Amino acid sequence: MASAAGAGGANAGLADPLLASAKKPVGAKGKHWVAADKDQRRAAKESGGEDGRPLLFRTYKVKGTLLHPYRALIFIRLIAVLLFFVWRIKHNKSDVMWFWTMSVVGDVWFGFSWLLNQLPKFNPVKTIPDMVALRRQYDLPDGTSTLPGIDVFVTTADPIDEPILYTMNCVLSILASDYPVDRCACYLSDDSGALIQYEALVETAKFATLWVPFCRKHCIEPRAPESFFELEAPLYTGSAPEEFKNDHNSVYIEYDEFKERLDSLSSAISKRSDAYNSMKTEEGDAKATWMANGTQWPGSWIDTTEIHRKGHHAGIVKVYNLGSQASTHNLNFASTDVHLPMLVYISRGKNPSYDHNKKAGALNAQLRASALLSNAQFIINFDCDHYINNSQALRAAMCFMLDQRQGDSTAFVQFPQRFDNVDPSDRYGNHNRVFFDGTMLALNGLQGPSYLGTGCMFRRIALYGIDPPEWRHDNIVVDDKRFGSSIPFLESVSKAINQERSTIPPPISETLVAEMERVVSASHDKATGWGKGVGYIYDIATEDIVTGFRIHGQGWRSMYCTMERDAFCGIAPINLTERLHQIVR
Ligand SMILES: O=c1ccn([C@@H]2O[C@H](COP(=O)(O)OP(=O)(O)O[C@H]3O[C@H](CO)[C@@H](O)[C@H](O)[C@H]3O)[C@@H](O)[C@H]2O)c(=O)[nH]1
Ligand SMILES: [Mn+2]
Repeated sequence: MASAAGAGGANAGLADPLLASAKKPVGAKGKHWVAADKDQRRAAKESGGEDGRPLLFRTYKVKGTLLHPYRALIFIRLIAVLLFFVWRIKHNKSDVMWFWTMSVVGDVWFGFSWLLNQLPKFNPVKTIPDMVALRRQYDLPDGTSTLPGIDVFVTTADPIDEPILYTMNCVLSILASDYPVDRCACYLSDDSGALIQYEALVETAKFATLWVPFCRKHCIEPRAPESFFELEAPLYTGSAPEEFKNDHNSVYIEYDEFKERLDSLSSAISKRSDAYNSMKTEEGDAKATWMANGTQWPGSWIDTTEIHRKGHHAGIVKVYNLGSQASTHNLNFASTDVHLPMLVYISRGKNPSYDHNKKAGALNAQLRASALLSNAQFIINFDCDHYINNSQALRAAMCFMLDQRQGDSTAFVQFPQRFDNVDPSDRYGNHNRVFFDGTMLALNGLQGPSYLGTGCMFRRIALYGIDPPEWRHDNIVVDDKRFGSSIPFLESVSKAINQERSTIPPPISETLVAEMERVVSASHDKATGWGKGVGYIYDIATEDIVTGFRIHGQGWRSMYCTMERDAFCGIAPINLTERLHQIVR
């Protein structure tokens, strides 16, 4: 998963992962950027902060010596394009008129899309989070924090195509993230409904009781073990260097055992199920898949039946309140926080008579289920083949959401997608540099970047289709026609709008879990606003872009967050077929 580049990045980034408070412009390419918010900062300082909240990010724009010639170039090309059109229109004496018309239509289309492409490039803006200011404002001296809650969503659709090990690495990197544990919850959506995913998550929760305190104690990066252990010489920035080597070795051994346990899950489940089936079922009964506690798994079975297969099974929700797990490991965590965030397994109900709307459907199910439990004000979602590469990333996104300038009207904060398995020549263009480091920065100078599917933090109410504060009506109707028929869910929406949420989730009762399973059932969002005005948009191959457009259309803005040590990292398609498939879609 990781590469040597990760180690280099760590050297540069660990002590001050963002270089956020550095006086100099950021990064190697920094010499082309100049601070653009000097006046705002001066004004904020003089007035003691407009509303008591500090400025939490810095803004840079491209240096005039570079930007002005570029703008002039755009202008010259515009004139050339216009002259070309004049020439075209004048030379219309072709014998084949339909051919001439076709090429004019084509030219107009290309000219128009070129113009659309140029307009945002007039003013690229880089926004860099100021982590020091965030800590000063929200972390209290007694070690607690007043940061708002975040619900982290991971989606997976198949344990074979999307290897479980990577999905679990993603989960581990979330659990080990540097964010107050009582304000963070991780939801894994499993569209395969397979018991193996659930049991892998249970194993992961157990391994996390060692992995997470280890990460905290030694301040390591990245906090996805597969990538971390690939580093040849991790740079040390913790406060117990003498214990690091030993701890590292023990955790490495435990990680190997954890991987072996994941590998053996499949045969363990088969064996167990065979044993139960021979004991508890009559001749001719369907062969069920059994959980470790001796009950039948409600999801898809190894020997599938009509109502226990990938596309047809009941909704499943399992809540793991990890809290402070007594660590049974022999590492010294005396002065390390061993608390862990809440972990939830969700497999939404499936039924062949309803469309499941792929990833968008899975995310909307997570949105509803999480509303009943943690109802965090903010959501961030990851594809299962991505992981958190910089443990400060969740905090970084918060710098934009809580900033006094446009924080309240910021609906989402998008991070660039980075990949760590791309060959040096990037033959399939996975890095997409022009897009991630050009176009998106350029849009950042307007209403903000588009939503790109993974690594994007949302404001929950923006996803619900609520207008930004300046356009919002006082009496928003929260009805079942729009949001579905769950009363607790409707109540949670009103709470979210009024920003009343307790940091303590309700007690996990059977009624609560049953209601969560109801809101993720196959039919729950049918004939409602879900997928249209509410949640992630349905009926489109690129639900991400369209969801972003809908939110922008309501007047919300978005922000683009780049970090010196990349926030998130993913695994790119590295063969032509997969890559073409992705682009064509
Ligand atoms: O029925 C489904 C189908 C997909 N997924 C998940 O959706 C994610 C993305 O799906 P994938 O098939 O891997 O698409 P990619 O082409 O790799 O994804 C890119 O394109 C998507 C559509 O534009 C975006 O949503 C992604 O974030 C972006 O990385 C993965 O985590 C899947 O597990 C589900 O949960 N349920
Ligand atoms: Mn993918």
